Amino acid sequence: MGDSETIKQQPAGHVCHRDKHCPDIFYFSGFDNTFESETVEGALPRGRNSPRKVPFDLYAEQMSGTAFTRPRHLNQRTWLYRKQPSAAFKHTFDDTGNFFGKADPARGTLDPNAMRWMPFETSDEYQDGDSGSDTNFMNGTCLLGASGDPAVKNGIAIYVYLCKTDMSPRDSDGSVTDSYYMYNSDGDFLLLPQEGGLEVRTEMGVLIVHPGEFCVIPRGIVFSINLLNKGTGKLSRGYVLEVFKGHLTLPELGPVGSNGLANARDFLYPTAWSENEEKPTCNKTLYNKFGSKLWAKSIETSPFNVMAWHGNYLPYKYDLSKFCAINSVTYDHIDPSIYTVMTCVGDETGTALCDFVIFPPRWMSTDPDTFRPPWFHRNCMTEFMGLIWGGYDAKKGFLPGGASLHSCMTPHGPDAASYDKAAADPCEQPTFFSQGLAFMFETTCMLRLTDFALNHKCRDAEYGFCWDGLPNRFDEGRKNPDDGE
Ligand SMILES: O=C(O)Cc1cc(O)ccc1O
Ligand SMILES: [Fe+2]
Repeated sequence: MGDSETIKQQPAGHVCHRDKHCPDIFYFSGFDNTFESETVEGALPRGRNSPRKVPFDLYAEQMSGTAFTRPRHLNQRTWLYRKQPSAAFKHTFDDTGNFFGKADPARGTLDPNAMRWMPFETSDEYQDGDSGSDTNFMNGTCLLGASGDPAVKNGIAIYVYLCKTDMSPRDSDGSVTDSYYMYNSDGDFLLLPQEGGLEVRTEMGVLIVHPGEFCVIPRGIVFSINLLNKGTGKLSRGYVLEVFKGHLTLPELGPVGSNGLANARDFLYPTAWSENEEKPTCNKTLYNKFGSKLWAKSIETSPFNVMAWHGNYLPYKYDLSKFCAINSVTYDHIDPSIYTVMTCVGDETGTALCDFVIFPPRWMSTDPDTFRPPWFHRNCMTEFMGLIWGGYDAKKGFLPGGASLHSCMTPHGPDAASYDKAAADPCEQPTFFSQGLAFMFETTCMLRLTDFALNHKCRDAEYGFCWDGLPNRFDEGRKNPDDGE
C-alpha cells in the first residue's frame, strides 16, 4: 500500500488508512467522497440529520461549504455532532487590528519585474516586535502578494510561513497553557510544507502533513497547527495558497481519460476526534480571518468537541509522490498544465483563478531534437513558483524554500547557463528528471506585492541578470559565418 497501510477501522468497518508516521491517526480516502465518522459508537444519528434528541445529548450543527442550492454534484456540507454548538462560544470577536499575513493585501504594489527570493529564513524583517521564537503558524505567516477581494469572494493570496512553535505550545510539564484556534472566512487554505511536518488539528480530525504532501483546509473549518519538528532547532517552513472563490478541486482530465494526474483515491480525509482537555483552565483564543484581518475572542472550551460527523465538506491531504505524470512525449516541451494537481475554477472557461501545478520526477521528451527545459515564454497568467526539494532544470540559484514570480506577460525562461547546457546536450537517451520537486501557483490575477516580498533581505537583486549571456548569435553568425560551425 506504499505509505499507508490499509486496515479495517473499528467499529464502522470502513476501509481506512493509517498515517505512516503516527500510527494512531487514521484517514478515509477518495476525493469528494462523503464519509461518516464517530469517536464513540452510536454518536452519529441514524436515519436523519437533525433528530430532536441527538445521541449522548450532543448538538447537531450543519456546516455549509457551498450555497444550499448548488447543483448536487458540487454541493458540499457536513453535519457535526458536538458537545456544544459553535454558536455557544460566547463573547464577540474583537478586531485585533492585525492583518493575517502581517500586511493589508489591498495595499500591495503591482510590479512587472521578474523576481526571485532565496530561501526565506525569518519572518521578522520589517516587522515590529516579532522575536521569532514564539512564531506559530498564525503569526508566522507572511503575505507575499494578493489579488481580488475576499468580500466579493474572488481572488487569491500567496504566503510563506516560518514558524518555530505550536499554536498550542506545551509547558515543560507537558501541559498546554495557551491554545490558539483559527478559522478562515475568506477562503480555502492550501498548505504546502517545505521543511518540517505539520500536525493540522481540525474540527473533523487530525492530518499529519509532511514536506512532499499538502493539505487543504476549506473555508470556515476551525484548525490549529502544531509542528512536528519542534525542539529540533529547525524552522518549519512552507508555502500557502488562499483562494477566495469557490473551492479547490481536481482538474478535468479531458482526453487524458478517467485516470491519472492526482488520482481521487489518494486524497486522505480525517476521522473524528475530540481534544482531550487536560488543563481546562488553559487560555484559549479563537481567531477568525475575516476580510483579511484577524478577529479574536477568548473561549472557555476547545472547539475540537465534535464527537461524530458525516458529510463531504472536509479538510484533506495528498502525497505528491502519488501524482501520475502523463506520459511519453514525442517531441517538444509540453505546457505545464499537464501537471495540474488542483485548480480553483475561474470566471472564464479554461482559465483558472489559480492552478496548483507541480514539476514531479518524470520522463522528459523522448526526442533527441527537443530542448528539454521550459522554453522562453510570456504568459498572460502570473506564475509564482517554489521549490520543495532539489533543483529545477531551468534555473540555477532557485533553491528549496525560495520562490520566484513571473507576472502577467513578464518574459522569462531558462537562465543563460541552463539554456546553453540544454542546447548543447545531444539528448541521445530519454532523460528521467528526478532532481527536484518544484511547484507553481499559476493565476489569472496580477499580484499586489507586499513590502515584505519586495524588500525582504532574501530577495535576489541579481535575478534579472540571469538572462544576460544570451547574445544575438544570428547577426554574430552572419558576420563570421565560420564561427557558427
Ligand atoms: O516558467 C517556469 O519555469 C514554469 C514553466 C514550466 C514549464 O515546463 C513550462 C512553462 C512554464 O511557465
Ligand atoms: Fe513560466
